[in-house]
Amino acid sequence: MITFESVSKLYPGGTQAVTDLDLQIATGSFTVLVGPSGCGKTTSMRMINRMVAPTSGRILIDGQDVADIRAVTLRLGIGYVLQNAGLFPHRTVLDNIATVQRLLGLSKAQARAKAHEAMERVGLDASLATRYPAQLSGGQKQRVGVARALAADPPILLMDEPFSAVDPIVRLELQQEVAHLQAEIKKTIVMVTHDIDEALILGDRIAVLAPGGVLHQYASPIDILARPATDFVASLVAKDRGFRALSFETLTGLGTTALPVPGPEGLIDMSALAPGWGVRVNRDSGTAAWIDADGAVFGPHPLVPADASLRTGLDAVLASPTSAALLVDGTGNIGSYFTLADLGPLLRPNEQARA
Ligand SMILES: Nc1ncnc2c1ncn2[C@@H]1O[C@H](COP(=O)(O)OP(=O)(O)OP(=O)(O)O)[C@@H](O)[C@H]1O
Repeated sequence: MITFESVSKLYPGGTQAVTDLDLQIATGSFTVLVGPSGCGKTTSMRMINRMVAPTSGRILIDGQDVADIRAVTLRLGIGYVLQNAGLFPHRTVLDNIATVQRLLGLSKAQARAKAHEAMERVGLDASLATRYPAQLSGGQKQRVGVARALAADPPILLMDEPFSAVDPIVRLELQQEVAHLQAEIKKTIVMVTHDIDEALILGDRIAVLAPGGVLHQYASPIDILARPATDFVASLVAKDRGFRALSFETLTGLGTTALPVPGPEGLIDMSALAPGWGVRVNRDSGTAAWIDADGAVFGPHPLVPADASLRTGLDAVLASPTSAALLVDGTGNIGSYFTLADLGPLLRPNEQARA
């Protein structure tokens, strides 16, 4: 548990960066500090590993005041991923990743062996081990940064805008990888971002900070979306709020229709849904192709798992030429479909929440 107790930071120039911050970050959780530029996110995070000292208040890790822990000892137990990866340009990828273990006293060979493991964990190809940072893409550099922070297996990981320097597609990939990684390794992660979408995707808990480092809300993504505590939080999440909330709702309670038995060559007659239309399932690729009365093929369209989000379900029917999508249940059985109309009852509670 990381605890902020009435923490404030007044910089010498007179900037009040953080004001009376109280925060309890549970062990193993993914907490995101979010807010506009200059609202004290980085300052708050850096007080955890003593890169910045509070003006007043305390930060405790498992009950121990960080001010009482030697800075070097403290930082060896806290991984830190920087915005631009912060790699040493003159060291190879492998040696960059091995840095912390070397500091911990491991031999070069032991440290490199650990570094190889960390590379594998973050999806970095072993062939990149001997490259230098300048020979990597932005996404690869960030992966090296994450691998380096994880290599020493620290219980806490701090990430400062780790994905901001990469393009949107790589960013999405990295976000998904970090989410998977966290599900596996269950570190206590504290991440800073100014991107509310990123915060909502990754965070178990989100701390929304306003200028002056004032905490406006500390809650789960769905609470932030559904019940913003202040106008400031509401304005931060306002755009597309109802649509975003769909990512957190499931298809539970969805009304479906049984699929007719497939005919010759696996063609399913869907004329009860749309006159003249049929659909064919490709189990290997998990997709379906729609076929109109003239034999024109539309697709492939993804099959929708029964435990998918409402947003996934909505995306699927909106992309379908018949406004219907096929459902796969937990046992892999593809026996039913649903339409935009079926989603209506699930969508309307959201409409009310938004009003
Ligand atoms: N070393 C420093 N000396 C003086 N003022 C500082 C220092 N570091 C940060 N500040 C100021 O403190 C405030 C909070 O900065 P901080 O970097 O914590 O915000 P942030 O929310 O992380 O911003 P950004 O998203 O732009 O990185 C800003 O007004 C900043 O200019």
